[in-house]
This record gives sequence, structure tokens and C-alpha cells, in this order.
Amino acid sequence: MPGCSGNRYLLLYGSQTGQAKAIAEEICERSSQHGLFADLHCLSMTDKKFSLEKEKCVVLVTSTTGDGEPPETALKFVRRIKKKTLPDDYLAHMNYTILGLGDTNYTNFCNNAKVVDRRLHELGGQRFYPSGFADEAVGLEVVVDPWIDGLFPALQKFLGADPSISPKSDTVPAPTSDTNSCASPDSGVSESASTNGSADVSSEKEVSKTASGSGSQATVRLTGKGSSNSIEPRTAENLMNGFSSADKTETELNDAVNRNSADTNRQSGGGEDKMDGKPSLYLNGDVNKSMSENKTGRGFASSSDGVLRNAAVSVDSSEPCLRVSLPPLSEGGLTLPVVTPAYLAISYLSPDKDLGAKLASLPWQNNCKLPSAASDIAVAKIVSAQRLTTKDASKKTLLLRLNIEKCGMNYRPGDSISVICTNHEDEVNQLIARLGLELQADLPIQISIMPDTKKKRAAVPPHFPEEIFSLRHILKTCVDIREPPKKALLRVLVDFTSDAHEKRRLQELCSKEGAGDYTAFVRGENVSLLDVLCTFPTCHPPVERILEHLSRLQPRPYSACSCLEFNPGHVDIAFNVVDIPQSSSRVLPRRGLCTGWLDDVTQALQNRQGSGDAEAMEGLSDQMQSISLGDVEIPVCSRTNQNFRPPNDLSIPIIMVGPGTGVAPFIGFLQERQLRKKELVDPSTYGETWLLFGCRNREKDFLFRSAFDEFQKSGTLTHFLPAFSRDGYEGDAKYVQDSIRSRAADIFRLIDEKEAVVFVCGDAKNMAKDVNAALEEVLQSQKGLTPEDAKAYMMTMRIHRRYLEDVWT
Ligand SMILES: Cc1cc2nc3c(=O)[nH]c(=O)nc-3n(C[C@H](O)[C@H](O)[C@H](O)COP(=O)(O)OP(=O)(O)OC[C@H]3O[C@@H](n4cnc5c(N)ncnc54)[C@H](O)[C@@H]3O)c2cc1C
Repeated sequence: MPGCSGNRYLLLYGSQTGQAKAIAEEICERSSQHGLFADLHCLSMTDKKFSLEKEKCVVLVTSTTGDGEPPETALKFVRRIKKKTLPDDYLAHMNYTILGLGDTNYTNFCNNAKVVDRRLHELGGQRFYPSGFADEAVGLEVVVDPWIDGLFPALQKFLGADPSISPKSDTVPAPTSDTNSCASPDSGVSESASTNGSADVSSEKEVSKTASGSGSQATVRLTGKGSSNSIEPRTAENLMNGFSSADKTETELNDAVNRNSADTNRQSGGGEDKMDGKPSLYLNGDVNKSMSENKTGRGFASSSDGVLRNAAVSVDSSEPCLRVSLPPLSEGGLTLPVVTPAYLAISYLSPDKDLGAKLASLPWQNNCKLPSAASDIAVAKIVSAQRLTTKDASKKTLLLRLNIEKCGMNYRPGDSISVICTNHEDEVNQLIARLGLELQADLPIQISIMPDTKKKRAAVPPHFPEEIFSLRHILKTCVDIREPPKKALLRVLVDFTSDAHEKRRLQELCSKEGAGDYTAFVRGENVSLLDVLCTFPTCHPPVERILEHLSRLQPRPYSACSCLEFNPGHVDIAFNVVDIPQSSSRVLPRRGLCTGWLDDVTQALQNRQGSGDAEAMEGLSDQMQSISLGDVEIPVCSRTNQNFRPPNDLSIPIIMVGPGTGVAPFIGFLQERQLRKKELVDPSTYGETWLLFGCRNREKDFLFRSAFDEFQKSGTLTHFLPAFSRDGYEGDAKYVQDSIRSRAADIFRLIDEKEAVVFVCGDAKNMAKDVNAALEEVLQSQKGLTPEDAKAYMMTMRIHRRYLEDVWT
């Protein structure tokens, strides 16, 4: 309530996917530790729960979505403060700060937060603490963590609160040889630690150093820069499990792990995996227990049949990775985030033979609205699949045609549809096994709030079922088990890890001092919770603590690669099957959750339909062969789209820039233009239609090649500029931005004289920025603008919706 306490402030969030909300909740949580009271609300509650006119101190956390737009929940708020009728001193009484979340892969980085920041200031609001803009591309935490740390003293100062009230900081002293020589302060770990400590190293000095620190870190310190090579292999193995495998052959090691897996499997009552018709072992017990018992120094990998198998994960101890750190981090003291209070409680109920049927009838994620959804979830049928790249191309690109006649969905070119996918069954099994939950996973459960929780406003996540469900159900359908664990989760894991080396490394990864390692090896390597748990075998967290920290599983959007009038009742989508290989930090190789699944589905169907079709799909010389699939069903919904649409007026020229699968929406644009062109009374009014496409190789991944030919023949596509980043012919452009430069005069004429609309779409990391930069160069060279003026020109194009981006990573 406004004014109920001198230490109160208003905390607002505008969230699209839940990230801004989670950060705001963290700020809220930590406020009380600083003697502050945060009145937390979603921006959508404007005028219902809060009113800026009455507020003295406001903190906002908001993301940006689409092409620099506010999240849906913030639209009303942003519209209100943008009203031109508001007086300049409207918010003169108000002091504020804003934390923006964005992604520099998009040229309109953090646009929404910047717009709100500017507008609040224009209306007389004063910043009591500098606004922060966090970049998802390098890791939000790089800005978010220090920004939050600085926020509390600033709030205390501004609100006149007692600055001495602050949480007891959770610090870890620098490792010393004393504290580390016997490894863990916890029980049950001295064996592995003493194995490290008594490693057969070449000097006493080395022994003491090896045993110092938290083992792994200190060991690396020794071997990192030109020190004795002789201990390196041993050290690397020690890092895995305190055991040298140097004297074992690869086969022996594999056999050992397999034997042990089998034992573990039997002991835990696990069975054979008959899913693929072959008996293969599931590690239904504690996979990492089996790993450490074998002392093989091996990690686990999931093979294509999804079974955790032993796999060599070679760790070069001179290189930092998820489990290995180097000085100064490995030698220094650490500042840890405060542990979030536990709040979820699971009640296990008696087995219910009807549970499966009940679960099948539960609504998807408790009917909780999906971010950006523009329709209800409905079931589409995959009617055909085409492989658009040859078998030897670097990426496998598929084009699926979906029948959406019964979905109640409409779409226009430029729109995208979301595919709703569940977590991979094998990964869920592996996680269940690793958490030791095989016996509980399929019991009916209820989740409630711990009565004595210290968490403020604790609530069961709204996307969890309200009634009875199972752990397997929730791990499969509700939470993102692949997202890189957040620091708050790593901090929780620290407290459930017994081995001192592992504990220290987890502490480093969530510490202030280890921010760089976190960004590089957790986020940068895209490691999953399972990777972390496999890397730290003595970590045994309760599942409740895990569920408190996992984000909601999100659907995957795909641009419509077709026009509804051209293909009535259907939508096409084109995508690359994502391959994420194993690495020193990623214990498990995997494929994209959604694209891997869609690939499996189409493969399975083709195989069922006969090898002829499957071969045609696999060995394409003509990349446009299509396989009819019948009627596999996948859940989808349409997404909101504000601006990324071709102009209705066909006389307006358009320039489409779409490398790789970024070309997908432009197929829909061209189909629509082709249809409308035929209706033109005066065909000469048809605007120039340019497409700048890019791929690697003319023969292997030239997507939609024959479609482009057809569009050119019909005059729909007036200018087509392909670029080939590898193996192009002499004179070919390498990238789409080179095509822009090579046709600078034409591009300038179109933009400046003909007021063309430019569309940029794609998944290339820096593509959008490079295209923007190339256009700025064109403006400088052709119009004589200064770099600043060229930037301003581009900004004006954006404001007038003549430069539109749809970029994903
Ligand atoms: C509006 C919109 C439209 C889109 N349209 C399309 C489209 O038309 N076509 C299309 O293909 N995609 C499109 N995407 C992207 C698509 O939604 C998915 O993100 C993509 O297909 C991957 O999903 P997935 O579930 O298969 O992979 P996930 O399981 O989500 O894995 C992808 C993650 O793995 C990471 N990754 C990939 N390779 C590696 C590697 N080697 N090492 C480490 N990490 C790696 C990626 O950075 C990413 O974080 C669109 C996205 C948006 C937001």
C-alpha cells in the first residue's frame, strides 16, 4: 500500500517469458533482508494495483520483445505514459530506476526499457539510481547482478532506511593448503579427496599444492602454466573422480562402466529399455554413483537411443571448463549469492492405476497463457516433409507442411506459429535417475507451499497442474530442464554437494568473482541441469529445490513459410535441425528439443512408410523432393505479430534480407505478392521486389532454389541476390551484407527515393547488426551522411516501420 512504510517502494515488472518477473521477485525477496518493503506488481496492473501519480519511489524491471516492443503485459502501461496530453511535470514527484532486459543480437536492443526510461524522465521523473540494460547475448547476469547489488544501498539511501541492515554476506575464504588438504568439510568425501591428496606427483611442493584449494582448482593451478606435465594426466582424471585411468584401456573402462551400470540397474530395480526393440541399459540408479564407484574418470553421454552410456569426456586440466578453474579464481575468496528460501513441498500419494489417463486429460501447463500466443493450442497434422539440404550439407534443413484446417488458426505472411513440444523422454528419464526418483516419479503428487517458508509471496508456479499429477509429468511438460542453470540454482546445489572440490567449483560458478566462468561455461556452453549434475556427482539436491528454480518450458516459434491463400488450410515451416555436440562442459550431446523431435517424427514416419521414401528424403540430389507423411499430429498455436508484414500496397518496393532459414517468411511474402499481382489493374505499378539470400554452398544448401526461379520467371521477384559463404563462384557475394554493398546505388535509390520497406530475418548471430551496418555504410557513401546521421536515418526508418527485423538466435 502506498505510504504504509517509510521503507516501502513500488516494484514493477513487464515480462514476456517470465525472466523479468523472476528478477523482480528476486529483488522483492532480497529487499526484506535490507530492511525494505517492495510492493511488487505486474505492469499490467496499472490503475488497478498501483498508480504512478501516487508513488515516490519506483523500480521497474522490463524486457523487450519482437522488434523493440514492450511485452504484452506492459503494453497498456507504456501507452498510458506515452500519452501526449500528459504534462511535463506529471511525474515530477517520482523517483525511479529501470532495469531493461534485452539482446544485442537485435539492433533495437532493450528498446522498450529505453523508451520507458526516456519517457519517465520527460515526465519529470528523477533517476535515484542509474538505469541498467542487460544483454542476453552475453548473459543477463553480467549487468543484472551488480545492478541489483547496487540497488539496495541506493534504495536505503533514498528512502532513508538504515544502511546497516544488510544480509550477512555469504562469503567463502580463499582456499588454503590447510583447509584443503583433507578436502570436504562434509562427511563421506574424504576418500576421493585423499585420493587427490595422495596423487602420485613428483614433488612435495606439488603434493601440497595439489591438495590445496579445492583440489581440482588448485591442481590446475599447478599444471596450468608450464609446470610439470607429468602430473597432468593424473590430474585430469582426478578431476573426474579422483582416480587415474591411465593404466586402463578404453575397452576396459567402457566395460567397467557398463558392468557397473548393469549392477546399479539391477539393484535399483531398473529394467531394460525396450523402446527401440533392443535391450539397452538404463541407469536407473544414481548414474553418478556408478560413475564414481567405477572410478573410471568418465562422464556419461546419451547415445541416439537416449540411454546414458559411459563416454570419454577428456578434460584438459590446463583449460578451464565447467569443472575446472584457474587462478586467480581458484585461489581467491568468493562472494556467494544468498540462498533462496525453500518453498515448495511435495506430497506423494498412493499409487493410482488411472493416473496415466488423468494426466493425459490435463490441460497444457494448467491452461496458463503462453507468451505471445494469439490462438488456443490446437493440433495440426504434418502432411509432408522435405529435406531442403543435401546429405553432406553442414546443416539439415527440413520443410514441413502442416494442415491447420481444424486448428481455428489464421495467419498472414510474416507471422509465426509456435510448436508446443515436451522435454525429451530419455532426458527426463536420465534426470529422474540422477535425482534418484525412479520410485517416486510416477506416483500421484500434490505440490503445495511449505507452511514455514521464509519466501515472501510464495506461490506454486501457475503453469503447474492444480490438482494431482506426477513428477514425470511436470519434468516432461512444465519446466525447461535444458536451460543453463541460473546462479540461484547453482547456489542451492552447493548446499547439497558433499565433495569439497565439487562444492568449491559450484561456489565459484555462482559467485561474484566467478561471473566470467559462469558466462563462459554455463551459459556460453549452454549446459543443462543434467550436465551439471553429471559433472558434480556428489551433488544430490531434492527435487523440490530444483522445481523452484526451473523456468517454464516454452514453445518454439517458426515463421510461416507460406501464404494461407496460396496453400488454403496449410502452413509451411522451415528449420534447421539443431545439433549440440558434447564438449568438456556439456557431458551430454543432444539435438534441439523441438527440431530434433520434429526430425525424429518425420524419420519414423518415413521409415514406417517404406525405405523408398526414406532414401529419397536422405539422399536428395534434387533437394525439393517431398515425402507424404499422412497425419502425424503436433500441437501448435499462432503468435502475435505487430509489424513484420508485407505492405498491402503492392506498389511499395520491398527489400527482403534472409540468409538461411531466415528466408522462410519471404516465401510467404512472395506467394502473397504473386497472387495479388495478378489482380493488379495496372501491372506496371508493381513495386520492385528484392530478395537477398545467403547460404554456404550453391549445391548443398541453396534452400528454395527452384521456388526462387519460379518467382523470378513470374516477375514476382524482380531482383534476386544470392550470397555463398563457402565455395561461391568468383564474383559471388559472400554474405548478404556484401550483396548490399555491391548494389549500394540501387539499394540507396530504393530506400531514399522509392521509400522501400526493408525486412531482415534470420537466425545468424551477428547478421542483423552486420546488415544494419552495411546499410549505414550505403547511406554514408551514397548520400554523404556522417556515421551519426546514417544512424539517425536508420532510426527514422525503424520508427516509420520501414526497417523491420525478425531475428532469432
Ligand atoms: C519469432 C521466431 C521465429 C522463428 N522462426 C524460425 C524459423 O523459421 N526457422 C528456424 O529454424 N528457427 C526459427 N526460430 C528459432 C526456433 O524457435 C528455435 O529456437 C530453434 O528451432 C531451436 O529450437 P530447438 O528446440 O530445436 O532447440 P533448443 O533445444 O532450444 O536448443 C537451441 C539452443 O541450443 C543452442 N545451441 C545450438 N547449437 C549449439 C552448439 N553447437 N553449442 C552450444 N549451444 C548450441 C542455441 O544457442 C540455443 O540456445 C524462430 C524463433 C523466433 C523467436
